[in-house]
Amino acid sequence: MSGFKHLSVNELIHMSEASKEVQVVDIRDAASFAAGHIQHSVNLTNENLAHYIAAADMDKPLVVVCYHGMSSQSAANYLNEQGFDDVYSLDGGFSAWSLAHS
Ligand SMILES: O=S(=O)([O-])[S-]
Repeated sequence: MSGFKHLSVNELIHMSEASKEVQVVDIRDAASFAAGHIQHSVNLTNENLAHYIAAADMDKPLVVVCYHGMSSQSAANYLNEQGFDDVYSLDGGFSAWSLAHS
């Protein structure tokens, strides 16, 4: 069984409005993240991954964002295996989020 759920951009917007508890991690490269990212998201890298996991609240929803929604799925699965109970992969990734906000 897959350890994550799919989330649309609209669902993320509603989820964020409904609760301040949503955590968003962005697994794109640092330059892309610096050029633009979802408000309050954290750029998750190999360097800060262990620290992020150790410090995170694993009971809160966690949304994983990549470029187009492909690699976020394996990252979401991995983060679920690490103990996050409520993990989502953002369908369409940051490009879909940008389109919705352009
Ligand atoms: O980031 S991506 O795997 O969707 S191209």
